[in-house]
Amino acid sequence: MATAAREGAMYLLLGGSGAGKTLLVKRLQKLSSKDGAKELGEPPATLPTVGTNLTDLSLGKKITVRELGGCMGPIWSSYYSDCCSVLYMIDAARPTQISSSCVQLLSLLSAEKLASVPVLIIFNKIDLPCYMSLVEMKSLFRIQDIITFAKQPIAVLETSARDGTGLSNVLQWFNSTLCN
Ligand SMILES: Nc1nc2c(ncn2[C@@H]2O[C@H](COP(=O)(O)OP(=O)(O)OP(=O)(O)O)[C@@H](O)[C@H]2O)c(=O)[nH]1
Ligand SMILES: [Mg+2]
Repeated sequence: MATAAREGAMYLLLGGSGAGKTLLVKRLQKLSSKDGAKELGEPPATLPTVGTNLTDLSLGKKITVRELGGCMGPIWSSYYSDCCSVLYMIDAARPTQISSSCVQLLSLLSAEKLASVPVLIIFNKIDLPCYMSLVEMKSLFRIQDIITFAKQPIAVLETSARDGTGLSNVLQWFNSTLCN
């Protein structure tokens, strides 16, 4: 799908509905803002993203994060040619979504257009109690096999976009993968 030319590298942010993508970009925008907000404060309200949501971040150089709403899953691939890196978000508090998230992730990893882009897998909502541990979730996901057999360089992080845990690691990942 054609997109208007923008300054800065384009990062795609994907993941199932309600995984926390919109809250993540709002938090990252606040953390990387000029006044360098140290206190995140209460999480701002979010609405389900219908379509796409573009957010610019200044991390040394300007980058743009394009969130595609979970409900856009069937047409995510229309945006693959336009990005230099992918973030894939998983709701770590909803084990019932493991199989659908895994299928979606494998599908994007096997896409020709994404064959050489760095991928960051984020397990979000680690602040919430869950009947399954993250270790069990990752094992069910077969995350180690996915990393071993994928063509792309893959990093995995755990976050809470709600309380801010792990967000500095996400910013570090952006800095380490700054595309031209
Ligand atoms: N407890 C908790 N809630 C979170 C976290 N991240 C997001 N949420 C909440 O989860 C709900 C959905 O968050 P969104 O950011 O809108 O989810 P999304 O992935 O953008 O969803 P779509 O746009 O529909 O694909 C909101 O109520 C958020 O406040 C988190 O880390 N912990
Ligand atoms: Mg959203």
